[in-house]
Amino acid sequence: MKIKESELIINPDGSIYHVNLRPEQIADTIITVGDPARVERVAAHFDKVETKVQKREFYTQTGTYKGKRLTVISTGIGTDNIDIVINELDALANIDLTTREVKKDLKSLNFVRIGTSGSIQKDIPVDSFVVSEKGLGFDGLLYYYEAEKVINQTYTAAINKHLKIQAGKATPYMVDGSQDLINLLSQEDKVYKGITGTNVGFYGPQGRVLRAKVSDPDFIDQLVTFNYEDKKVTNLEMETSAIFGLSKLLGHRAVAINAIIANRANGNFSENPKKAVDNLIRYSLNKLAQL
Ligand SMILES: O=P(O)(O)O[C@H]1O[C@H](CO)[C@@H](O)[C@H]1O
Ligand SMILES: O=c1cc[nH]c(=O)[nH]1
Repeated sequence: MKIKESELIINPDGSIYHVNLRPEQIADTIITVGDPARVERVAAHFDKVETKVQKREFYTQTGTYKGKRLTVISTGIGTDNIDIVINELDALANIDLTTREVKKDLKSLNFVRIGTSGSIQKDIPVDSFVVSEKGLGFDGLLYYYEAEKVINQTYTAAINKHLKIQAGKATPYMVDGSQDLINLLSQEDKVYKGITGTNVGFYGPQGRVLRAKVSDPDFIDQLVTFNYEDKKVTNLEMETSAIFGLSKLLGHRAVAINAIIANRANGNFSENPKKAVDNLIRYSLNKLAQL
């Protein structure tokens, strides 16, 4: 069935609407970062770069690292941007943009988020790395899709039993990351693993109070004490749950690895977040070269 022009929007140069890329410009393994400046810092390690495209907050470079073809794209902040990036990259891989029809043979991409995050557990210090085994979404994005099957219903029930979510807020959901990618990125002892909370904001939604008071001052404490099958909520950021959810829904694999730049339990912030992120980039690229 032909997808209408209003739904699948193609630019005059044959690229897809927001990310401005053509199908041949993306690799099968795609690194997502929030900050467009981080794209340069990832691609600086590439052996060669074949594509550089920017539109809005979506900056992409495709090249090779140790011979492995990789794409790195910035998503900007938040799960609303993830909806755009994952859907458009999936369309580049799995929809024929000329006939506007879904291809018969579908491709499975690897999505790897290399991000920054705040730890909520005392024993996960700043400058460490956390691999997300599950994304805990406070964003509600996934409820706009037929996503019951990709949601981890057992963990979702457990977290909703544990938290006291007020009426009017989206029901939290959990989605698993891809086990083979989790294993690849967490081979070393220095890497922590856990459940990553994805919040709809940096301040109130993550329990930060500057001047505006929050509606549930107890929220972070509730998250800290969640423990199910020995798994805890380790860290908070703003994209992982949607990346995991949409990837799973569309048949892709996904993982997230974050540099911890803030420790909310101890109240401290990394003295050198740039160095922490650069270490994370180097570590992650070397693991991805093995894929
Ligand atoms: O550093 P990035 O990848 O943007 O990730 C984190 O930083 C931003 C907030 O400062 C949010 O996007 C959050 O997820
Ligand atoms: O605490 C933090 C740090 C980085 N990014 C977030 O979303 N939260």
